[in-house]
Amino acid sequence: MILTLTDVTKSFGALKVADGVSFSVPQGQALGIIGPNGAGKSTLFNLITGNIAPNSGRITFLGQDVTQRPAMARVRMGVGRSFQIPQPFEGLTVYENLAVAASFGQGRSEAAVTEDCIAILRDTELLRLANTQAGALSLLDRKRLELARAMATGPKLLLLDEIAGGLTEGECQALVATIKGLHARGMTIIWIEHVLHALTAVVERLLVLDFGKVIALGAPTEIMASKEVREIYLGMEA
Ligand SMILES: Nc1ncnc2c1ncn2[C@@H]1O[C@H](COP(=O)(O)OP(=O)(O)OP(=O)(O)O)[C@@H](O)[C@H]1O
Repeated sequence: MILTLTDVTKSFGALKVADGVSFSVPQGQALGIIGPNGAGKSTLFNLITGNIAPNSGRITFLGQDVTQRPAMARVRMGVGRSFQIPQPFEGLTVYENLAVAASFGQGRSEAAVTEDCIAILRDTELLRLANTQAGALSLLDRKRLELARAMATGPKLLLLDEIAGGLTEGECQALVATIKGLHARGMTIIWIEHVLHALTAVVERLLVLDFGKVIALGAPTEIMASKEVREIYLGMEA
C-alpha cells in the first residue's frame, strides 16, 4: 500500500469533518472521492498532505508513519497535489512555473530538472505552450498547468482536487485523456471530483464521503448502483 489512513479524525470546533476515516490505496491505483459539498473531501487531502494535523488516527505513506510530519517533508517524500483554483505565477511562462514547482521536489540537478520539466510538459500536452505566460492560458491549459505543477514536485502519489470543474464537455474529455495517460504510465492518483463521468472514466475505485465518514468504497459501477449513494447524490443535486 502506498497510503493508509487508519481511524483518522478531525474536528473544527464541534464540527467533525473526518470521522474515523480508514482506507488504503495500493501502488498504481486511481481512487476517486465523491460526496456532497462540505462532506470533508478537501479536508481529507489537507490531512494527507500535512497541511492540517488530525486529532487522532494514523497516516502512513510508503510504509512510514507520516502523521506528525510537516507538509514540506511529505512533498519531498512524494505527495503531490493540485488545487481546486489554479494559482500559477501569472507573469511567468509555463516552463518557469514548472521549474519553480520542481525546486520544491526532491533535490535534483538543474539538468535533471530541465529534463523532467520537458517530459512533464509533453505528458500534460503543454510543450507547445512552454514559453507562453501562464496568465494568457485558456482554462483547460490552466488546469493542465496545475496538473503539471503537481507532477513537477516528483510525486509518487498525485492528489487532484476538483480539476475538471468549469470545463466544457470537450475540454473535460481532453483533460481526462491527459490524466488517463499519467495513470497509464503508473501514477497512483486520488481524485476528488464532482464531474462524475470524468472521474469514472479514470478511477478503479470510488470512495464516498458524507459528514466526514466513509459511507461506501468499491468499484465505481457497484458504488453508483447503491441506493444510499444515489440518495446522497439526489440530495446534493436537489
Ligand atoms: N479551517 C477550517 N476551519 C473551520 N471549518 C473548516 C475549515 N476547513 C473546512 N472547514 C469546514 O469543514 C467542512 C468540510 O469542508 P471541506 O472543504 O473539507 O468539504 P468538501 O467536501 O471539500 O466540500 P466541497 O465539495 O464544497 O469542496 C465544511 O463545513 C467547512 O466549512
